[in-house]
Amino acid sequence: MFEILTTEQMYEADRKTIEAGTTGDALMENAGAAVVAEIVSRWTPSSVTVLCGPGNNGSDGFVIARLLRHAGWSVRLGLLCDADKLTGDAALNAGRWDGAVERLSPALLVGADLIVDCLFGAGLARSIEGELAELVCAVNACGVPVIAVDVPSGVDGNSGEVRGVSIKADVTVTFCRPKPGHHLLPGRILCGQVVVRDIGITNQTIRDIRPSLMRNEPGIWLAGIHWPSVDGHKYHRGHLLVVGGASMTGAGRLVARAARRAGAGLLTVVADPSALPVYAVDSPGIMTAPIASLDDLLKDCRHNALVIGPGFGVGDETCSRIIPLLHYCRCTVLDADALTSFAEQPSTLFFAIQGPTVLTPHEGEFARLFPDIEGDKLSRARAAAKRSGATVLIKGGDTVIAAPDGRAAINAIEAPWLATAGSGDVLAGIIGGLMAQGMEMFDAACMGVWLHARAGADLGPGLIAEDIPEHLPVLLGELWHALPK
Ligand SMILES: NC(=O)C1=CN([C@@H]2O[C@H](COP(=O)(O)OP(=O)(O)OC[C@H]3O[C@@H](n4cnc5c(N)ncnc54)[C@H](OP(=O)(O)O)[C@@H]3O)[C@@H](O)[C@H]2O)[C@@H](O)CC1
Ligand SMILES: Nc1ncnc2c1ncn2[C@@H]1O[C@H](COP(=O)(O)OP(=O)(O)O)[C@@H](O)[C@H]1O
Ligand SMILES: [K+]
Repeated sequence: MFEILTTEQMYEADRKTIEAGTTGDALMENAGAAVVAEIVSRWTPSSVTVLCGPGNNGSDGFVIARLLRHAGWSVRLGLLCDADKLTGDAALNAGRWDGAVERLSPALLVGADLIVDCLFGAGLARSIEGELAELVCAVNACGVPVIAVDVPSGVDGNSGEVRGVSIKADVTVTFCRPKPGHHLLPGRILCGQVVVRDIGITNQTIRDIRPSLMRNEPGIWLAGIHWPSVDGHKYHRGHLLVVGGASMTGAGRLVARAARRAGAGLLTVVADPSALPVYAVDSPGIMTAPIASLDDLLKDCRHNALVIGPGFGVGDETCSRIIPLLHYCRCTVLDADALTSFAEQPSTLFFAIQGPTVLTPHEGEFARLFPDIEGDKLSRARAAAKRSGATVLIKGGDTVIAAPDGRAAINAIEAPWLATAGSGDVLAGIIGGLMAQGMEMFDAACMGVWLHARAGADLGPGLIAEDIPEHLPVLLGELWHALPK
């Protein structure tokens, strides 16, 4: 159940389910009942205002109003259009509602203990404007708890972006599977707590739709982890080369520490000879080599993975270092300065990428490397992966990972403590360490993001980048012990 459905795929799931014999009316009744179950589990019967739009999201509202009234709630219902303009299931459910249908206005909010937002769901087609926008602002300002049905009205289910204005919900109940907008910012914040409820759509129906977007959870990459074997040795766990900076050595050291904690069998920091003592004293378990030997090192195929960028320095020299390295087609993570250096010639980089490569830009680095790619984070990551031939991971509170073959995942763990200097270097190291062990690039990027985010969430306030690698044994142990033995 890791799939995330686009709104179009959700319509398809509804359609396939209806074709298979369940009526649309039954699906809607299930949806309304699911919301009511969430309401009664959280709030005791009191006064509720249900705000209904002209489509099926509004139709859910009529079901919810009816069921809450039967459960003893005092219900007021406001409708955006005239009731006689409703069609299909919405008209059916409006006909079953025996209470008053009021005009939508802020007056409906007076005396309400709870507001149910059924204005727009998957069918939001344009910006919310005018009087309706004023109503949305009044809902947000009135201090009454809000439960949103499917998505908070105003949030685009596919992108998480706000169209005009949006309801800010405390709880959002969606159906069958989450949509991208529940995980992507700012939608994720506007949703409050997201609850996904079954409405009678089978898992097989979802499989038939073949969703390519997943919530980043262990289930999507667990089987791809290369655990050490009893008869293995360190070279079976890969030899990662970390190309360190000459003066900003902290970044390379964080990369190295994280990669070793992630399980890389051997690790050599390759840097300017003047900096090698700094790397060497940092940790007795690493090896060092002068940067002039990098080419020779890569000729030895046991050096199977490479991380370059953190602390390395921005400029043409970095570009000319990187391009020849890419010809060896090692598993490669390009981060930070390795990305920014190509701002003037991104196509040179994309042309050279042939082996398994992960690019880990934050939003600033992304804009430098892909200045013409616009839109929501998910679409941008996908377009960038397709163009570069690399797995592209756009960092932030809603990290998105996209592979060139169309697979994508969104991080769902909240860990704002990760916003601290050096934490991105650690992420690059973890991914490099996983790829060194043979993990496929998209899986390694997803697992790296998950380990990083879980470490951030577990460690919480006070976290510094150095703490993250030290927490990896706990998380890896959790994954290892959860495996069927
Ligand atoms: N069997 C099923 O299908 C199930 C469906 N389910 C539920 O249905 C929901 C999807 O329903 P939906 O497709 O009717 O879309 P919905 O979100 O109600 O909006 C469409 C209406 O809004 C209007 N409109 C749009 N934007 C506007 C704006 N900015 N300002 C003003 N008006 C605007 C638009 O107008 P138009 O563009 O046509 O002029 C149209 O009238 C889904 O989210 C879930 O809750 C569940 O019950 C499970 C089973
Ligand atoms: N609000 C946030 N919530 C969760 N993670 C965040 C947030 N802001 C930043 N991060 C994470 O922190 C890391 C910062 O990386 P980066 O910007 O490269 O910093 P640095 O270069 O200092 O290491 C990324 O993994 C990013 O996803
Ligand atoms: K809604």
